[in-house]
Amino acid sequence: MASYPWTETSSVTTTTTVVATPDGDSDGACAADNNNTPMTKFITAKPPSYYRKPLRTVTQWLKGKRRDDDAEGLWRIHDSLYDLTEFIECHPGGSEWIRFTKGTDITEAFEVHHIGARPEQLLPRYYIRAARSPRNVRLTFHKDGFYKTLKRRVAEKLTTVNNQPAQTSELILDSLLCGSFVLACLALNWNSYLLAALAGLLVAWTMNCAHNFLHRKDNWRMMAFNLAFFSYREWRVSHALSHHLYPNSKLDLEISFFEPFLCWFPSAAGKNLFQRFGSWVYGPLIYTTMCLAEVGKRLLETILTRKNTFYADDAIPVLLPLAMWVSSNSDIFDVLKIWFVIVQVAGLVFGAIGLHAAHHHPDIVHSGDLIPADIDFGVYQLAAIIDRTDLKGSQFKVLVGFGDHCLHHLFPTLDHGILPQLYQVLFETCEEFQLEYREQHWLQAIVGQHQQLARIEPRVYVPWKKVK
Ligand code: HEM
Repeated sequence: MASYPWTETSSVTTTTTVVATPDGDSDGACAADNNNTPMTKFITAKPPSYYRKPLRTVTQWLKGKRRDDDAEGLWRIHDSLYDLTEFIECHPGGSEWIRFTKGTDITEAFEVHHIGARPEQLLPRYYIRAARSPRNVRLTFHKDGFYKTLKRRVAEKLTTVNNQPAQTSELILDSLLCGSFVLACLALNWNSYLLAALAGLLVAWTMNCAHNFLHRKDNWRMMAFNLAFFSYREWRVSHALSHHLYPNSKLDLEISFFEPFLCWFPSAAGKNLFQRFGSWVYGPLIYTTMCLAEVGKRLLETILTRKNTFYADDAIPVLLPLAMWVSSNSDIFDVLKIWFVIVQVAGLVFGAIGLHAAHHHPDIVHSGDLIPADIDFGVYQLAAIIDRTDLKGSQFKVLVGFGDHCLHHLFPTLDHGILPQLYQVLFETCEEFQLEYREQHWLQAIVGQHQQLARIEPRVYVPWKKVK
């Protein structure tokens, strides 16, 4: 069995450890468990700077990360600093990934977005010097740790996998995209709110499916994500770099965007009774406003900062009403009315699917819960995710429902169609490291998400399997 710092630990006295936690300390480090494993409440040494801002945007997040990571205006990977300025335009994954992250620690981003050896071989060309301070993020990538071991095995497995399902993913996205336009036009021509709602459903599925493509090198299909006012460019930061790399932590914009309306962190100070239980009722209203809130927030940011956050591809949402208008004799008011319904339903479906996909349940780690201080990146992902059993086995369901979530977090650049072929490697590696891979049904996910909204008691997460 591979050596792993915690595999020999069989249990942790949960309540005692939590009570012993010094609340309000800057880094959340606290008493060790009864086996002297140092535990922590947070995956970062410093509380994220951006968190103090009322308007939490991707610009603020990157600004805060620049300040907290202390990468001296360069790019940090592990304990080294690199100057990637000349590499920005040559990066095979697209220039924006590198441009956006200047001045930050890109260790997690670098590790998860590359499975082969080539990127690591290129690094020495851009090396400047060793970093002066320790990393702010505590997640580790030990050579023989869980994530690096799994990644080596996945790289090997990828040489023999069947790539045909990746083409099926493209076909599914293309069909959903066409279907959205056809249904939207029919809804207008027949003045049918039912068809408009169905078009909204297809728009949400199209966006979910387009998410499969935004994690990769630049490609046109990722732009389908912009169909209802979302932005693939913003999501590459808020989702790919923030949520994916630091799920359920204070660095996860997909949590902080929703505060103070929906609060998943287990903290009595962070939410009152109304937020804990009222959110069960008003939560769906929040999802419904998601699309328009997204564009509203960016407009507000542009006005307040006087810095434009819009690009040409932000005009993509207009294509849908334009097609509806061109295909009918309706006046513009009727077009806008049906379009509004489509966008609202798309927001509702997108939110309902996304927020129940895999991350919110009392058994899932959220910032404030106790985790081992020296936690491997992959182990942390297992802690922050419970996969959905009901989405397994259907490529369509996986694509529209954010299925196979754990493997997707571990290897986001791989097509969702390929992921099922990697389960054997994942299970074997989990077994070897005595780690628990968890699954639940949709009903447990829905109930669990609401329980998590109400939860205020921190818990202790033990990543290894219980030893009987
Ligand atoms: C913020 C950090 C980075 C991110 C988010 C990132 C993201 C990506 C993405 C999304 C791809 C395309 C993967 C695909 O479609 O399969 C890619 C490919 C690639 N990246 Fe990066 N990248 C980062 C930094 C770097 C750095 C620092 C290097 C090397 C100096 C590098 C070298 C490469 C190479 C060589 C490829 C081609 C595919 C491969 O050989 O693995 N990247 N990257």
